[in-house]
Order: sequence, then structure tokens, then C-alpha cells
Amino acid sequence: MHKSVESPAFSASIEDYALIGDQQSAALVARDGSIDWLCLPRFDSPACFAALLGDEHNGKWRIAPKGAGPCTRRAYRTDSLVLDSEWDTPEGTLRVTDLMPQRDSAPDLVRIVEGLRGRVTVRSAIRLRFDYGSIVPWMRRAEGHRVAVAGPDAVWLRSEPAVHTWGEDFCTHSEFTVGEGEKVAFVLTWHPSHQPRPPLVDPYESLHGSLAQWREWVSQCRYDGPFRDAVVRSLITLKALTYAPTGGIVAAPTTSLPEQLGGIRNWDYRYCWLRDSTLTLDALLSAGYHEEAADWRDWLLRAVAGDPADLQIMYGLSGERRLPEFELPWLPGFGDSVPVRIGNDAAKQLQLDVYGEVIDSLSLARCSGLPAKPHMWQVQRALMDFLCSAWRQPDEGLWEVRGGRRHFVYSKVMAWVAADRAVRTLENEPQLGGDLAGWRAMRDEVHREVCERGYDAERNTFTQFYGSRGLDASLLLIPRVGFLPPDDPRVIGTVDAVREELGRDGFVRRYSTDVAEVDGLPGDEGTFLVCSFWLADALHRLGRTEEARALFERLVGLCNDVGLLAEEYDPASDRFLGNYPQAFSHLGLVSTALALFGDQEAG
Ligand SMILES: OC[C@H]1O[C@H](O[C@H]2O[C@H](CO)[C@@H](O)[C@H](O)[C@H]2O)[C@H](O)[C@@H](O)[C@@H]1O
Repeated sequence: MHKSVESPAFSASIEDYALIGDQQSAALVARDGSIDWLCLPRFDSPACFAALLGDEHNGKWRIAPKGAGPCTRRAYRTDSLVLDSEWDTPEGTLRVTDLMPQRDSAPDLVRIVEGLRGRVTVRSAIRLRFDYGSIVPWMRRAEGHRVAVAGPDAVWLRSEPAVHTWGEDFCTHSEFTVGEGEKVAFVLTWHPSHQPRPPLVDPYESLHGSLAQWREWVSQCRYDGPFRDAVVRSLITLKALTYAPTGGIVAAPTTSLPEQLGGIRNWDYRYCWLRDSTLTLDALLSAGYHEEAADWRDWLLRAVAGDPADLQIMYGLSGERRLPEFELPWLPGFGDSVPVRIGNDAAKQLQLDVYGEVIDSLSLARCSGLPAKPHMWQVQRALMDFLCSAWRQPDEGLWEVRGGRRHFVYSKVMAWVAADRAVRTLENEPQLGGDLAGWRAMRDEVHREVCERGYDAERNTFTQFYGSRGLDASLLLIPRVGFLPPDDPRVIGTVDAVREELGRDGFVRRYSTDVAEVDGLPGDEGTFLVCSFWLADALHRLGRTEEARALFERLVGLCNDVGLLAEEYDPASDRFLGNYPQAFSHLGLVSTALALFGDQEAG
């Protein structure tokens, strides 16, 4: 897949990557010790290491024993986002510890090399390539360190103690040996090139600080049931996807990891989808995390301020509205999957489900005791008033199809959810004010229409859109959102039909890609992991607990060696597909664990 001169025997698959991050950006570390993806200073900034979507000439930083391939073992330090990779070699054993400490003034990437046994020769090769692998910076020595500059970006590279370093083939190489108990720490620091160098961080203090911060955060987790390690890893991953300065939550830290190897279904996920974020937030809230909920709620209130008709389904990290989609023709793509896309045109789509998800999430936050903000209800009320007139329109649906608008059933179900939650809030707190009669009428009308036009009586199943023969995995959420009770024969029929028609090796696809004009895209894709978690949740609600647990266990078994999940999984090749790690998949794991084993929660 990846051609690599610096690690010839190794070509990384998606599941070969581990995540490190500082809640403003993130990096992917391959099993061979190479950092192949890093965007600075934010998740959505241009990458300075983009080998993930190309090769080493697009930027990467590898530290490993000289001549070695992939590491022998690797793991996160307990309850943290600090990664240890270890190599057993004929010379001895070496550990590289990778982390991105929480920022003071600038983003830092810390890599600590440590001898565990014998004396090992170590190679570091760093190829900085700014602007998504396209710009070779000037590299010079300054103040005893190395500094790379090009356009708006400057990166300092230093090691403690200083090691022998030389430039060759537009790459900065170092070679040194470490014996048992010896350490060499590298620190990479980014800053805007027009500003002076930020203060240097101490790599060992950063390591201890980072471990302490993560452990303190994990200690707040209320879940104490089965698969706790997988749940905690998912929670850490979700937290790592939050952009701390604003409270926004990205869907994934990558762009264009393909939904089909060699295909064109490659999208940029480094933005805040209201759907993905609200569901993430619900998962964090249920596990006991309130601070993130408050931060995200404040982010939302800022992002959506203005005319409710202008609500977007996604925003930038700070609430930016323009996310124009374009291609990077110089990048060959992961596994030759082109185009590589930046930005996301789905930002301009109408997706009615988002109103339901936002209003539901704000109601949940209210019920969870989050102190209400003065204009929170004003926003919900404005969204409801808009939805009362808009719900009859066709839309692009939650899967953001590019084949044109339709009357997607899940969109209407979520319009019902919006009305239902708004009605209930107003019934409990009439002083808030709102069109109670109008919202009740809408709630009833949507319900009636979905049951008439979105249900196929002949096959006893709800359908993907009005009049369609196709199915959709989002219909599995009908009992969870309370649109119909789990023992309703139409719900049972739908769960069985989705499982039968969209199932692949026990996992679930979002919908069938056979009818190409629906999603408007060529090619196929893998099974969608969050949908497979939804199936486990639905089976549990239907009382089929054994089946639900067996499926959940299989899904947890798909996590890679460091507990991470991509968006999709291909059972035929046993490979991850799609952006990685994805919030959708990890929130699915957390929510389903809580649904299945929540009675064993500690708090
Ligand atoms: O299927 C085509 C669409 O695929 C992407 O959307 C998916 O990712 C989103 C972020 O996780 C998620 O909210 C959505 O439900 C998924 O379908 C892509 O972002 C779209 O541009 C594309 O049209």
C-alpha cells in the first residue's frame, strides 16, 4: 500500500495507526514508529506530515532501531493518551514514548527514546513537508537546535541531549545509541513563522503532566461494567477529538481515508457535525462527563446564532460556516484512493435529522442538571418554529447523499423527536413559552405520515425513504428515540429486515449501494460500525439480550491493538476503512455498553 524507503518492509494499514493528541490537533503513529499524519496548529490546518495519504516524500517522522521494521509491541500507558512502542532487536530492547502535551503557548510533539535492555542503535528521520506534503521548508541551525521555515509555518526540532544530526535528501537524520536506562528526548514545536520561538517545554515534565491530566479525567468515569477498558479507551478518544479552545468536537482527525480501497468515497472529517457532536456529547454525559457537555453547548449556541433557516449541519472548529470542498491533486491518496479532499460540501446540505438531534441533546443536558443558559431555550424555540414549516421538505438525510433530496424516513422520525422533546420541555416548564399546540399538532402529523408513507406493510418494515424498496440502518434507532415501542410488530419487522438485507457477516451497512442514484456515488463501501452498534442496541431493546451481547462482543473485538476503531470495517479483507479514529464508532461503543450493561454502572 504505502511505498516506504525508510521502512522498506512495512506498509501501514489503517489499523496500524495509534492516535496521540493535545485536544487541538492529533497525530497518527504507525506501528513502525513513523508519524505519518499531523496537522498544525489545529485539527483542520494543513498537514506537515501527510505520508498517510501519500508516501514519505509528503512528510513523516520515523524513530526506530536502525534497520528495524514494525515494533514488537505497543500500548497506551494506563488511562492515558501516551503511547509506548517497543522493539526487541538483536542489540537489545528499545522504547519510544509518544505524546502531545496539553498546550501552554504552542503545540509540541514529544518523542522520548529509552533503552530498556542492551545497547541499541537508533535512527530518526524527519521530513517536514508543509501544506499537506507539498512544501519543502528551509532547514537551518539556530540556538543549538534545528528550525524549519516556509510561508506561515515554523517548526523547531531539538533533542536532549543533542545527538548527531545531518541533512540528506531533504531529510533531517540522526543516529545514536542508547543503553539500558538511557534516554534521548525529541521535541517538535510549531509556531507562526512571523513570531519568535515559543518557550521550550521540558519533555519529562510534559510526560508526567500529561499522564496526570488524563488519569484525573478518566477517574471521573462512572461506568464500571464489562468491557470497561474498551469504554475508557473510547471515552479518551472522544475527548481527544474535542477542540479545547472552543468546545467543538471533530468527527475524526483525518481526511480522505477511503470508504473503499482505491475508490472515490474519500471525505474530510476534521469538522464539527451537529449530529456526530450531539451523539458524542450524549455518550460523554451518560458516562458522567458534564464539563464537555457545557463547553459543547456553549459552542453550539455561538455557532447557530442567527436565523434558524441558516442552521448548517456542520461547522468549523470555531463555528466557521464556509468549508469549501476542493481536491489536493499532488497526494496519491491512501492505497491509491483519490481524490484527497479538503473541506466538505455537505455543509450546504439540508439534513432535517439535525434539528431532532440538537433539540434532543439540549433536553438531555437540561435533564442531566446542566445549568440552563438564558438563550438556550430561545434557540430551541427558533429551531422548532423553523422545523414546523420545513419538515415536509425532502432532504439529503443523515448519510449526506449526493444523489439529490428525498423524503428520508429517519429525517422525519427525528423531526418527530424534535417536536416531542420540545413539547415535553414546555409541558414541564410552561413559563418558557412556545407554540405548544402547534408543536403537538406537528408531532402527531409527522408520526401519522411516517407510519403511512415510510412503512411497507407488505414486507413489514420501515423503508429508507417514502415509497422506496430500500432499507436504512438508521431505522434501527426508532425504538431508541421512542418513536415506537420496541415490542411494536413494525419495529420488530424493521430490525429483522435491516439485519437480513443490510447485514454482512453479522455487521451492518448503512444502506445498499446497489441503487447508485440514491447516494449518487460510484462504488461500494464497508460495514458501518456505528450502525452495527445500533443493531446491538436495538436487539437489546427487543429483549434479545444474548444476540445483542454477542454482537457487541464481536464489535469490541474489532478494535485494533490500541483499542481504536475506524468508521467502517470490511469483513472480506478484515480491514478498517474510512476516517480514523472516528467519533461515531467510539460513541456507538460507549452508548451501547451503557445500554447493555448500564445496570452495572457505579454511579
Ligand atoms: O456518504 C457520503 C457522505 O459521507 C460523509 O458523511 C459521513 O460522515 C459524517 C461525519 O461522520 C456523518 O455525519 C454522516 O452521517 C456520514 O454519512 C461525508 O462527510 C459527506 O460529505 C458525504 O456526502
